[in-house]
Amino acid sequence: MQKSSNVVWQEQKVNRQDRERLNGHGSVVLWFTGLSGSGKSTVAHAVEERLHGYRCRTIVLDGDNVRHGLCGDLGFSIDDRHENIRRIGEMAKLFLDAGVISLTAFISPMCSDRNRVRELIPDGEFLEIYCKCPIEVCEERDVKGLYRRARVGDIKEFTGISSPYEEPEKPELTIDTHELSLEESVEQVINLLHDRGVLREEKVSTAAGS
Ligand SMILES: Nc1ncnc2c1ncn2[C@@H]1O[C@H](COP(=O)(O)OS(=O)(=O)O)[C@@H](OP(=O)(O)O)[C@H]1O
Ligand SMILES: Nc1ncnc2c1ncn2[C@@H]1O[C@H](COP(=O)(O)OP(=O)(O)O)[C@@H](O)[C@H]1O
Repeated sequence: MQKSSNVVWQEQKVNRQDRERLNGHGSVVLWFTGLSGSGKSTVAHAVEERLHGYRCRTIVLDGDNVRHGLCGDLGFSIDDRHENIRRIGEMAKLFLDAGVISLTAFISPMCSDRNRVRELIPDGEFLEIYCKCPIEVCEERDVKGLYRRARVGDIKEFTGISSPYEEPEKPELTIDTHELSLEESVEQVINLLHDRGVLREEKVSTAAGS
């Protein structure tokens, strides 16, 4: 994997702690996973909006968008998905160092790929959030019409139909998007951030009062 030689790690003058102090909040990776149509993007963007209201520095990395640029050379074979998630993991790590709360919305169907990202990130700072939703419901939602196209064979290797999805074994949070409203789903994520000490009480009360 490491092809470049003669490279030496450059130490930083400003480190992650300095950046977090400036931001007034800790950084963390919120890793949303789930079937297409399970609600990853909807919840991630709604959480980002809430966090923005709390004056937090955030970024949403979304599968569809990243595949227009950084990962535009990748398809949907298991190998390409593996490389996709590896790149996103490295990117999430950079944002963590930048003191930013990153929210990633990728199907990331394989446990091994998600666990590899978890291992890249310091303990407790990779929070896996499973958007749980029966495939029948995702298919009924068919937000982009892709399930219909996959059923007629127009799209190959479609997650849940002709390509596997492995449920997380021990996610930090499971959001049942079939049972919960969007607001309830967002609340669960915000509570998780409080529980993990990423959001401090005074930050929230300031934001609520402003
Ligand atoms: N074959 C196939 N399988 C699954 N999804 C497909 C496929 N082809 C295109 N799309 C669209 O690409 C989005 C998933 O990209 P990801 O980068 O999240 O996939 S992965 O994590 O590498 O598995 C996914 O976005 P979401 O619906 O938001 O999940 C789809 O819109
Ligand atoms: N609790 C919920 N959380 C998220 N999305 C929900 C919820 N309930 C219904 N939905 C709907 O489900 C769809 C999810 O689509 P999307 O966010 O694009 O999924 P994904 O990013 O996983 O492909 C949206 O149309 C959204 O309005």
